[in-house]
Amino acid sequence: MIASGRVAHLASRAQDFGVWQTSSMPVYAALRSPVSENPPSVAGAEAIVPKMDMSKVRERKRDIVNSFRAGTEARLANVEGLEVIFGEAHFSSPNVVEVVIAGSENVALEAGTFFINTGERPAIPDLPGLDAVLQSKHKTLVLDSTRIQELEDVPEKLIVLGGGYIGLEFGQLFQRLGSKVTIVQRGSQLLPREDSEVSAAVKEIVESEGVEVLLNTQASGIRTSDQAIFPITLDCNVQGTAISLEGSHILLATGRTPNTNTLRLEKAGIVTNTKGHIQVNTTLQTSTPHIYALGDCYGGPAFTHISYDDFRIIRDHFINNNTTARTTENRPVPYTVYMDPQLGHIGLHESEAREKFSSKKIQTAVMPMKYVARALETDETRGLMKAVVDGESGEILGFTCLGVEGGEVMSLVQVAMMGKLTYSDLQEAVFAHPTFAESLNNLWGFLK
Ligand SMILES: Cc1cc2nc3c(=O)[nH]c(=O)nc-3n(C[C@H](O)[C@H](O)[C@H](O)COP(=O)(O)OP(=O)(O)OC[C@H]3O[C@@H](n4cnc5c(N)ncnc54)[C@H](O)[C@@H]3O)c2cc1C
Ligand SMILES: NC(=O)c1ccc[n+]([C@@H]2O[C@H](COP(=O)([O-])OP(=O)(O)OC[C@H]3O[C@@H](n4cnc5c(N)ncnc54)[C@H](O)[C@@H]3O)[C@@H](O)[C@H]2O)c1
Repeated sequence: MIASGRVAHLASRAQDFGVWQTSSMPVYAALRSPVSENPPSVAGAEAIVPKMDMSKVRERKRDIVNSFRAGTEARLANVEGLEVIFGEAHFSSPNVVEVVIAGSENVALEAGTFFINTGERPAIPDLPGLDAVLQSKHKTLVLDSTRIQELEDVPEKLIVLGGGYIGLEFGQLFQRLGSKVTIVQRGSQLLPREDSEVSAAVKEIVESEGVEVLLNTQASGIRTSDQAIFPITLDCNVQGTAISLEGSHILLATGRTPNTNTLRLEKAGIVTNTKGHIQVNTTLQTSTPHIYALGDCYGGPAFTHISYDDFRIIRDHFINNNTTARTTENRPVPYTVYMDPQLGHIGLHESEAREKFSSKKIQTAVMPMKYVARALETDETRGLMKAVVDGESGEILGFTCLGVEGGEVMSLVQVAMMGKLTYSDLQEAVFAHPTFAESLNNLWGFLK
């Protein structure tokens, strides 16, 4: 949180400072780490299954996280007039924030403008028995996205509750590290926002590596036992049939909840929705005009680059004195799921395009990665590319790449969309051979 007037940047704990712990960077670093068990096989090379040393994986993750954090802290230390205070902040009135600092006296900060940027934390699902497990001697076997990154050993049998970004990224990673992973997803597909053929391809990829995926599966309770082979039992309901899954550990990956519950927002007259997300307008102003909210805490797309773009909105408003140019409306929301291979997406999904432009001729092109020369050469042909276009104007409305460096290929199409290139422009472009980009010549041959 930032209170300006006396410009102070508040973070609840030094180790939380910056976003690096809650980012897929550690996941991807580990997925592509030399210790991952399933590197793409290359003809002529013998598969080697390396011995896992979890402490080295964790050390590498910590090194990367620490180096990014230190860089950010050093940059802030050099900003004139900026003070960084590590403490837990809450409002005591619309113009005063009080900071509780461990081992020191509280500080009251009075300011004319405030920016709330407190993020989210893992949501605890409403699961019968969970409270008792969390109070039992087995509580350390219940993991979230932060705790799983600090494990000493690879879990033998990991149940992952939730088939979204976090469930998929950590599910695949730990399967590769040697766990036997089961993903329990209550919806009918993994990554519910994706088009169905993309989700199906994602499922096929993780299943091909040995991950068990249970769709349409509602967790109904959790319990522990000292008698069973594994201490955790998750009771589930699969379309009317009761099943029980045993695990050595369980990862809760059922979404995130905003860090707004301890901010005493009512003291500042700030309105939230039922989930606790702060209500803001398109320039991020809350119901109290001198207080703004940025990043995950207001419930927009929960990505680091969106949080950063929120900063640009504030910058333009306050520093560049341009209050109209940049808003949250109609900004692109690209993202990359750091499974391996990656899933990159920009723009509209097919269903969104058909709903938004119901009078337009919407066309789609779906091309398996096995048609991509570079994918064949690198021996990783799993996945697909999918584009959604306006069939009359040729405008590219959305694009997904599930394939090697899918995030980079997606970004290339994003730049084309920013420059208002049509799909025909990409079809006719001269790309270097043999790059992944070159496949953007051929994709459009699949348009229907
Ligand atoms: C495992 C995981 C992987 C992810 N991977 C990616 C990815 O690859 N790409 C991507 O774009 N996004 C990713 N995300 C999402 C991304 O981390 C968030 O969208 C982003 O961090 C949000 O930034 P933020 O500034 O809103 O909040 P945060 O980065 O969460 O920062 C909030 C800060 O506020 C502090 N704070 C909270 N309450 C208080 C208080 N009362 N007083 C003082 N300080 C307080 C916290 O300590 C923290 O430092 C991932 C998230 C997770 C959990
Ligand atoms: N690579 C990235 O950019 C990245 C990586 C990780 C997280 N994130 C961000 O963090 C957010 C949170 O990630 P997440 O994976 O926790 O949440 P999510 O909302 O993406 O996925 C949660 C999944 O859990 C399922 N679910 C919810 N309750 C359930 C239950 N009781 N039983 C079974 N399934 C249940 C939902 O259907 C959903 O598919 C993401 O939406 C994303 O914005 C981004």
